Amino acid sequence: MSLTPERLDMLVTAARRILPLQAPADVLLRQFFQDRPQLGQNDRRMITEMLFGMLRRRFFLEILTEKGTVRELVLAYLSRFQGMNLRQLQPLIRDKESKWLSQIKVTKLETQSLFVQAELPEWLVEKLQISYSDEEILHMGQSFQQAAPLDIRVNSLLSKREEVLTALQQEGIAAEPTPYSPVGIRLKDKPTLKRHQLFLTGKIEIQDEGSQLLGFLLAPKRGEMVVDFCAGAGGKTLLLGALMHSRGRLYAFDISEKRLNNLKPRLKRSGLSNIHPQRINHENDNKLKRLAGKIDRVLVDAPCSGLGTLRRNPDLKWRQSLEKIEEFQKKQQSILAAAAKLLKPGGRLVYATCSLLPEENQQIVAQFLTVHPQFSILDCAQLLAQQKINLPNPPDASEFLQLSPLHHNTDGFFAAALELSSTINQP
Ligand SMILES: C[S@@+](CC[C@H](N)C(=O)[O-])C[C@H]1O[C@@H](n2cnc3c(N)ncnc32)[C@H](O)[C@@H]1O
Repeated sequence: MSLTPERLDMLVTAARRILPLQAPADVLLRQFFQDRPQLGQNDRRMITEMLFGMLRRRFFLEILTEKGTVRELVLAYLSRFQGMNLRQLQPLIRDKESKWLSQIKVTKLETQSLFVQAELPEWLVEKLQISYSDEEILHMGQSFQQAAPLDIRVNSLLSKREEVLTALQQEGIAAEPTPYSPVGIRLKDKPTLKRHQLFLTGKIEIQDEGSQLLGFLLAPKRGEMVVDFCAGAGGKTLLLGALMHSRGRLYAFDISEKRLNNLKPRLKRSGLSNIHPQRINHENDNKLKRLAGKIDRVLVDAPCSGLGTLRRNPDLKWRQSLEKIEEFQKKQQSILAAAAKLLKPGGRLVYATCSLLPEENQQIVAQFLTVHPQFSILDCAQLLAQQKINLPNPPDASEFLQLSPLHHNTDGFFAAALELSSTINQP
């Protein structure tokens, strides 16, 4: 799309509103568009892509502009990351800006410090350095600078992947099966799907392939009693319900009324009748007591820093902090312990986050196991192989599932599968 002076002005206005990050970037952007109903689809898409692109490269942009004005950040982004040369930018900019832009061309990214090259905050790089080499951190950071693909999940209760692929291809929407999830489809572009027939009839849902794999790790069977402890708006609940062929009982718990309300229209479209959403006040809510020791499989998709989703939510780099991560850790420990009480002997518990940090992942599991010796770790690669899902060998060959944009082109996810011994009763 060609950039006119009006479009550039609109982009700078949007950047002024969003970049201070007084709220999550997607919320601010939604408000920005609500205030400007005259903006067409193309302009909205251009503004969204550019602003998220700027957030993905912001540390380097701030070096280039010496923490300059928002307009300078935008111009530096267009010049360095959108491949616009001076000749293309000339009609849009002032003489002074043209001189400055030709100077910033020479600043090299490769000579910057690791946090700038990786585009990760310094505190996060320091944390990651405990577990990863600088080279690994750089590659990880670079993979988070790419935009995420648009993945959808086929609702196996209502359709088949082949049928959906054919329907999409007939409409000229380029799509291919996802490499790992048997019900996933990856779209080449980013068409608006919310008004598409396949979406309205519940045959597809938007869901990252990594998130789909967590459902296959839990692998609930038809007729079982299952709990999605932190169900949110039900991204994973709906997949679990479909894997259960809508048979048995699937409780979707969450403390957020708003998120559970967002599950309702999705549930209606899905054709599932075995899902029971219920708001709880906290993880030790009395409502949960009646289910203690009765559940076959529990998913804990724990609240976390979300740093594995930096491709989609690059603003998290400025919204997360060490203090917040400590708070998440306490919550994660407490939720995992509470969720474990629901399992029956022999039952499976999957603990998952979309975080990169061992503090929210391996360390939570290790702490849990010291207090709950009646649980043992299952090998995630083997569990997935039983579902005919074969992932490339993880770099550290652990029994956990660790997905990343770098190795799997999914969001970053961690999961541990735990089994309650079938011979010991819960204390
Ligand atoms: C990572 S999100 C879940 C996303 C959801 N599973 C999905 O696939 O769309 C974590 C969820 O945990 C919920 N949560 C936070 N504290 C909780 C608690 N004590 N008990 C249950 N859910 C909680 C949050 O409201 C949030 O919806």
